[in-house]
Amino acid sequence: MPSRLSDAFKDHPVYAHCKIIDFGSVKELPDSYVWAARDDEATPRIITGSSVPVVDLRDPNAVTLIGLACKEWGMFQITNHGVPKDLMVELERAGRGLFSLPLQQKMKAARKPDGISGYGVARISSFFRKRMWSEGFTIFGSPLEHARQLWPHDHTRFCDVIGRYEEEMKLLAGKLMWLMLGSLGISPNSEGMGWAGPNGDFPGASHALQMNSYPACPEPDRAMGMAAHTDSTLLTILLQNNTIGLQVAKEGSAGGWITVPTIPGSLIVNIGDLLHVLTNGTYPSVVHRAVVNRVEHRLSVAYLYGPQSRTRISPLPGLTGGDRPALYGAVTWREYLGMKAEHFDGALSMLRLRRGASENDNAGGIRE
Ligand SMILES: O=C(O)CCC(=O)C(=O)O
Ligand SMILES: [Fe+2]
Repeated sequence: MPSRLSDAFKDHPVYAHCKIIDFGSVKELPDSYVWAARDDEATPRIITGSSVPVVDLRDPNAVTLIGLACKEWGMFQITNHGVPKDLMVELERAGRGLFSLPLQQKMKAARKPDGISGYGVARISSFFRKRMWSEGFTIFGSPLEHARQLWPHDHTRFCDVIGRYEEEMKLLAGKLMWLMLGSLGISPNSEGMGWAGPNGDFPGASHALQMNSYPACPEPDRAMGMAAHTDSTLLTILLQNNTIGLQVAKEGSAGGWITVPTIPGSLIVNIGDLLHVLTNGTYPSVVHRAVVNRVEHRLSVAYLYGPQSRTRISPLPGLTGGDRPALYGAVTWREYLGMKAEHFDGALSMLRLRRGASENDNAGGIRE
């Protein structure tokens, strides 16, 4: 695992004001966790009756369905994806075991302020005045060192599950890349896809695993699990336990937040900013957030997939030209993570070659 990806965070530490509390001991929502209005002005409503598409990967029309979902939603759920059910259950159990440790124990594996791996608040926390009702554990490279600190006598099972899950995810992510790109007529032989390697299996692709825990919350309607953001990835594959919480922003006249339902055994796929750039905006990276509830402890595990650290991502020649010039400049994942860590949701518009109206230019501000 090239360590340079983590260098992107060295200049942008997550500050001490983002310390984690012992959620189990809190009976009333502290002021610092109260979001004045959980909904922001741009997409204030919760919409029902429409939801992110579900695609059965064994469906002969999967490529077409995925293409439509990517264009319209930037997100879809998949079934029959080939990841063993048992492994998903084991991963959830491993996450539950980790987050149920006492806070002092979890803090032994705390992420350093300028680090990438370990236990701590969501990285985006430093862009918001209010705190989020969540805790996370990020795995980049081997989890061994942190796992030893968490479970001095019994860390092998955790590391084994993580290793097996990452193997499955790597295969699935490569397959999804070609299903998504295939729908746009892009194949391993297409110009600009040399970085996918001679076998099209994306050798050296980088990834991280982000485990998120959202404890039951005394006042869920005034709290926020994870604030609205887009992922900095090519794509993200999310496993959620049987508790809803993920919401996706839908634009247009029927705009608002849509809750993504739970389907046992399914996985959620969302477009990240780098795939947005690669497809010249044809597949938009999707704004999403996570809300919390009063009764259930929600867990999610995001597999964050990106290119090799040296690969420069830019709009594919096959998707540009004529009346659709390249809209974005070239960027490596490491460079983009640095831009995102500094400018948050202004990062994508900073990459834009011709500033249009579709991205907001509100770079780097502090939010509610
Ligand atoms: O927990 C969720 O549903 C969302 C997590 C997420 O968006 C992330 O880890 O980037
Ligand atoms: Fe996300």
